[in-house]
Amino acid sequence: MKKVFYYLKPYLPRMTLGVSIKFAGSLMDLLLPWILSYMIDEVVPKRDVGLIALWGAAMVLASVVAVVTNILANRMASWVAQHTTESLRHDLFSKISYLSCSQIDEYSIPSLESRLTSDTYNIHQMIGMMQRLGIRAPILLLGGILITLTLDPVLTLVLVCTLPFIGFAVFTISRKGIPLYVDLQRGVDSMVRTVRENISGIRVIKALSKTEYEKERFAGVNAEVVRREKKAGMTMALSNPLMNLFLNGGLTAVIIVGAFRVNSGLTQAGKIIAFLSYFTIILNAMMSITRMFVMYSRGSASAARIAEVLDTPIDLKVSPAEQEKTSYHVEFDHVSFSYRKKEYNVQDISFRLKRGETLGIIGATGCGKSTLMSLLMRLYDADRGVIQIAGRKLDSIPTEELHTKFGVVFQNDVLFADTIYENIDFGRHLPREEIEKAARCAQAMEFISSLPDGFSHMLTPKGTNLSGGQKQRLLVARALAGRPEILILDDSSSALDYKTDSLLRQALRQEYSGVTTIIIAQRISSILHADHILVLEDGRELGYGSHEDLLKTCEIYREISRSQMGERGAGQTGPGTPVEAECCKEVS
Ligand SMILES: Nc1ncnc2c1ncn2[C@@H]1O[C@H](COP(=O)(O)OP(=O)(O)OP(=O)(O)O)[C@@H](O)[C@H]1O
Repeated sequence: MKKVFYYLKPYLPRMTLGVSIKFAGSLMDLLLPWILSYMIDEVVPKRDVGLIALWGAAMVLASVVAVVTNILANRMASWVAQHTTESLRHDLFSKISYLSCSQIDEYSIPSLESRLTSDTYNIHQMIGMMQRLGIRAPILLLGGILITLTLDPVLTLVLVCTLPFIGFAVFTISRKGIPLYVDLQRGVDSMVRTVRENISGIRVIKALSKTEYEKERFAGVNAEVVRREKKAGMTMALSNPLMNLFLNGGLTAVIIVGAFRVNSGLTQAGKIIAFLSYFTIILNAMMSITRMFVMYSRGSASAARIAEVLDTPIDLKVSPAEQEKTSYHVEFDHVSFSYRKKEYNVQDISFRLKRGETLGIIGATGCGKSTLMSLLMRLYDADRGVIQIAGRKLDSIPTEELHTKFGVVFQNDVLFADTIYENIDFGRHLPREEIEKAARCAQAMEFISSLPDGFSHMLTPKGTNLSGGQKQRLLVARALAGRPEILILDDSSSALDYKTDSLLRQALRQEYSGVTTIIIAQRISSILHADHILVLEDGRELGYGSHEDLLKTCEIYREISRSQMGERGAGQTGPGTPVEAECCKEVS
């Protein structure tokens, strides 16, 4: 909660003003039954029309003031709640964007999402409610009891006797109900996750005729949410009827005892009527206080979840170090890394690339190719070994500087619902010539020019109105447009035909010759001409060298080569199949 108070601080003056207005409004609400009782018992018997009109006007005035101040205070409360939550959400979002990948893995993306959405929403509700009821409810409760005491202490005793029953009922129900609501929230999270998976995977679900299976899966989580909702609802549904029972019981007791007291001349009818109003006010105040407790416990649980993220220390620290003199641009020196700090996912990897050289990485699925690139971009810190860029250890390069060095196309990278131009520019305000050059080199120009609105063509979210190959070309263009020092293409030519793939590599060599390039590929033809090729298996280096070297020294590489390019591919540099022969001609 400390964190929430910190974010409330700038709005304290407005909050204080709002709460003071609320205070005045609540006093007016308390005053009304008292004026009514005074009128009935003291003013009406005098039969003075002028006096009756005067007190009537006072009642109208008090009602108007109560309504206006309440509206005003509620609006101020919601303004404060909105702005506090806005800055909290803003800071939480920027903190999440600075978390390292291992910290994100630890929290999990759905959990971070719900902290950013439902948890901040709970804080919003809590701050709003605390301002609306935090002062009003106690004033109505205590003020109501005090006024009734001055009106008739015996009747107040009847009223006060019912309060512990009400308090006990509300407390017990809430104590049972709150955990059920927390449980319900978890169920909703899981339902949202299923819906998200479903919507984003709608094409594959349709293509594989999995619609019925997914419908059943959704029905399962949906039914679970309904079950939890029912359980929570059934428990909380006891609350209002029980309240009414106690309220009506209390009112009956007040009327019976009051009738006896009026008959014996110990009290007056107006006071009984006022009592009935105060009784309802006090009871409502009790219920509001309970609701506040429920909201407070939800809000404080959410505040703790948000504070946990906000207080997470930055784990990828920058420690300045001397730059080593070296002729290499990218160096991996005996690098090992494990995601879960158990078994290594990559082990003892070493290679060196000069500026402008190309490294191809090949290996089976899950052998650690992308992991090596994550380490190079310092998305994770290596557990052992050293990675250097131009003689500087990665942890000595400030993150903002480090990330400007890379142009990268990840697997399943995304395009946004914006124009083609903006998708390539990516908010970097690059010169138009750079964007066009990158699009040309990425072999995207042909299809862009065939569109009626060219670069201004709007993409749908995730670029679903483009083909797989067109998307990959735009992603490569985006990676190139920033003129990176190091270009990483992680399986980014899988949707390109052989010819386009070879034209892309040719253009890269001609137009971006100084860029050190790392190509992760499943196709030998994509890395055939790389200066170095790293063959990986289970996170370990199986071979390293040029295509020709590896054909001689690495059995696995020879096998992959033979299976993809035929006998000729395994025995010589030239391609095996006619298509590959064609593409190799172009790139040679
Ligand atoms: N965030 C992560 N948390 C835990 N384990 C991970 C994570 N990312 C990858 N792994 C594991 O690390 C290993 C290497 O994964 P990596 O993505 O580097 O493989 P890859 O060679 O790029 O595979 P592919 O060719 O399928 O893309 C795999 O066993 C994978 O399950």
